[in-house]
Amino acid sequence: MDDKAERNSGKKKTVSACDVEALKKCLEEHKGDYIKCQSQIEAFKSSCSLKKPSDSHPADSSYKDFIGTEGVFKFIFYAPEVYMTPDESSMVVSERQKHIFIKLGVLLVYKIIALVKAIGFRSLENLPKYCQPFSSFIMPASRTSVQLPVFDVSKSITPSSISSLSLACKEWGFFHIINHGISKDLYTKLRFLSYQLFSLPYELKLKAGPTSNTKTYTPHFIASPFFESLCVSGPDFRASAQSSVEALLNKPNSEFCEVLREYGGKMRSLSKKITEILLMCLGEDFEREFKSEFSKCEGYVRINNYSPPESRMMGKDVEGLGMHTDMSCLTIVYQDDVGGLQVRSKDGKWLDIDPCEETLVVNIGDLLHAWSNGKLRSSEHRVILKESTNRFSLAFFWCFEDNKVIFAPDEVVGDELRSYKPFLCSDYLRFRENSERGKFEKVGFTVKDFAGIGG
Ligand SMILES: O=C(O)CCC(=O)C(=O)O
Ligand SMILES: [Fe+2]
Repeated sequence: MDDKAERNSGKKKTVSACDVEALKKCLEEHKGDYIKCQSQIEAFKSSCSLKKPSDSHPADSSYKDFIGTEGVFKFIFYAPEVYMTPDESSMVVSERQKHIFIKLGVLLVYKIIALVKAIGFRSLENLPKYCQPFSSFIMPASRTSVQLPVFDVSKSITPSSISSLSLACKEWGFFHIINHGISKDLYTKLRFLSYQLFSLPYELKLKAGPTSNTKTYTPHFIASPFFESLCVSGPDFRASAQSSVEALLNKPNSEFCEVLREYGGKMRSLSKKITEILLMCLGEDFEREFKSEFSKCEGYVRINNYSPPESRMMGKDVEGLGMHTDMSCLTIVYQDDVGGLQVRSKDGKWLDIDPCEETLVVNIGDLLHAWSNGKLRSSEHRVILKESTNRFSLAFFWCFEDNKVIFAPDEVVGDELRSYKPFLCSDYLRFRENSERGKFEKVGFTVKDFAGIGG
């Protein structure tokens, strides 16, 4: 039975009511300072164990009932690349509930704005952008995988590999690469050293958090309750890793910095190579003609740690990172064997991108999508947590420089109509950071909303 049917039959099993109020109150009182709300965070985590409650939830429940059973909000704060959006299957609610829900959302946003004005937060970046019921993190399990082409980057490029890659980039915006030159050993080290940092107490991790000078650590509850990350930026990955480590540990950790230097460097070379191959997909000799447009690209690594709840509803998945598109030219993802990365097809279906040893996932981001006049697709994707096991991933974002004007060359546009107006890269990044998420829309703002021409 799907969510909607379950709801309408009144037999819908909902998540247990979480103790969000105490956490909310504490964060408000302490102006978003997580350190002072440690016990409330723990209480929230343990009460939101996603257990099956025994109560049913009638579709026409009153406002109060609605609050009682579903009134646990997930708070979405600003996060650099990630715009959380609800999965449609988890947003199946009655018209009445939708109405109440929208009202609640608007009310809460007003409350937050009033609160900001009253007590003056240090930075708007720490504020919830919108809220959704906690149940929107839970979704029916999906088990269909997508078959993506596997591209061997060590081999010379053949017309047939270019044509299968072109097809994949048009259809999915995703493909796999093998023989990329990054050893298993390097991933094992990176994982081990990263876990050492993620295992630090909260108050230490927040020394590199959103209100610190470093701002490289994204704590839980920003993108999702189950997600935290650490960013290391190029071109000097060693120096960037060092500043995070020093903020976190108050002492150097040369091994971590060295591993990040090596990984960042390898990802840069790989990104350059993949960019050339993608240019070849767009047209003959385009790699020679347009390579210079990408000469000032730079990248950053985001180390992602997902910690799902221990107990969960049978047959349900948990959203680790909501639907989004990447604000990069291209992204190279390493996901561990837990899996959970999913791509959304053109007709809106979620498909698993199965993990495969020694294989990396490459996806097209919004910047290259616009530069290619939409010929290379930037697809919506997300991460779902199917098991109660920690998931580790690394995403390397390869981006245009901030002051680059993104405008598809006429040769790339060809006979088609132009789909994007020219725009400054930094203006788009700012648009994504600042736009109040469209509360309950299904798809987050993307480059189409920002620079798209026509419908
Ligand atoms: O964790 C993953 O597998 C992918 C993460 C992702 O999509 C992102 O960081 O933009
Ligand atoms: Fe992504």
